[in-house]
Amino acid sequence: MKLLVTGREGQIARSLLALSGGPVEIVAVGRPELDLLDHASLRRALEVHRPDLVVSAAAYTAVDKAESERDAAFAANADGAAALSSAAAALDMPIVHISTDYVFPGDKASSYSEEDATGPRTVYGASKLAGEAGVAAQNPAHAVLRVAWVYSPYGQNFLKTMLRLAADREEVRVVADQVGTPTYAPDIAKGILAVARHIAAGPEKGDWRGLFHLVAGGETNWAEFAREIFRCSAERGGPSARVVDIPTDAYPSPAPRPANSRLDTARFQRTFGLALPAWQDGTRRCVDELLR
Ligand SMILES: NC(=O)C1=CN([C@@H]2O[C@H](COP(=O)(O)OP(=O)(O)OC[C@H]3O[C@@H](n4cnc5c(N)ncnc54)[C@H](O)[C@@H]3O)[C@@H](O)[C@H]2O)C=CC1
Repeated sequence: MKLLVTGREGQIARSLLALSGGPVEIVAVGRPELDLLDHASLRRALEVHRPDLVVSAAAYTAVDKAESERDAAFAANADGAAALSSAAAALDMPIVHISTDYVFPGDKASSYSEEDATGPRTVYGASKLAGEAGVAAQNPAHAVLRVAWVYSPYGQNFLKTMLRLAADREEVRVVADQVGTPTYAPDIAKGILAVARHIAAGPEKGDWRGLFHLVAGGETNWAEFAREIFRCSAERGGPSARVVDIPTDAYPSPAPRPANSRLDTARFQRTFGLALPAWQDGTRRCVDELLR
């Protein structure tokens, strides 16, 4: 089975590409071959590569910048995602689209389920929510996977930032009043493969379409995540720093962060028979990989 993933240099695309081999061939495509802003390029890329499944992971992901670049965020995350889904539908290809916890306001006391009302508080979140609707409207053969707090050995992310900061300072101040689940992109890639296998197995395996939450096991806050990163790093002789808890107010940003990003993954587990490992497990593997 052949998967085409968009956003070639992205954390999820690179993690998925690392799983290519055996019965699963994965191609990652990016700009300029596939540009979410150039709708003709989407259809062309799908025609050239002829995948069995399209994985829509490319996005405008600059959360703060999006507050002042509304049109650019919507052009990629809403119109681009919908156009990719439409191109896939025209060629009879199913699509797995990656979305985000930012579609929620973040004020719920417990984990968000797929049934919970959305209410994005940022332009990025609103653009991704519009993308979910566009993908669903254009292609009945779709699954939308909402992920959160993604990190990996690739690109920019919180874990890499912490290790970089600890290399030249003794103390880092980290927000401690936002809860969520750090999720290792290679584990998300395994989740995407579970969806792909389910689709390949045919309709008797059961319905796979619709909306799903996919994050690692457990929950924490950013400061505790930083402590775990430094614990793993110190054990391997890598950089570590003291973590000082700060409130969200002490670290203002153009786009407000959800206080609660916890996502309930029961539906994904039930449908695809896979629960991602605990967030601490992914943290250890990522630090191992980076310090190797
Ligand atoms: N990083 C995170 O913490 C979270 C990410 N997500 C979602 O997961 C998905 C993947 O995220 P990451 O891999 O972390 O993102 P990333 O920022 O590492 O990668 C995004 C990729 O999309 C590409 N891209 C941007 N504009 C494009 C365009 N017009 N045409 C084609 N490609 C374009 C970029 O070049 C980049 O390679 C995105 O849909 C994002 O919204 C959801 C929740 C949290």
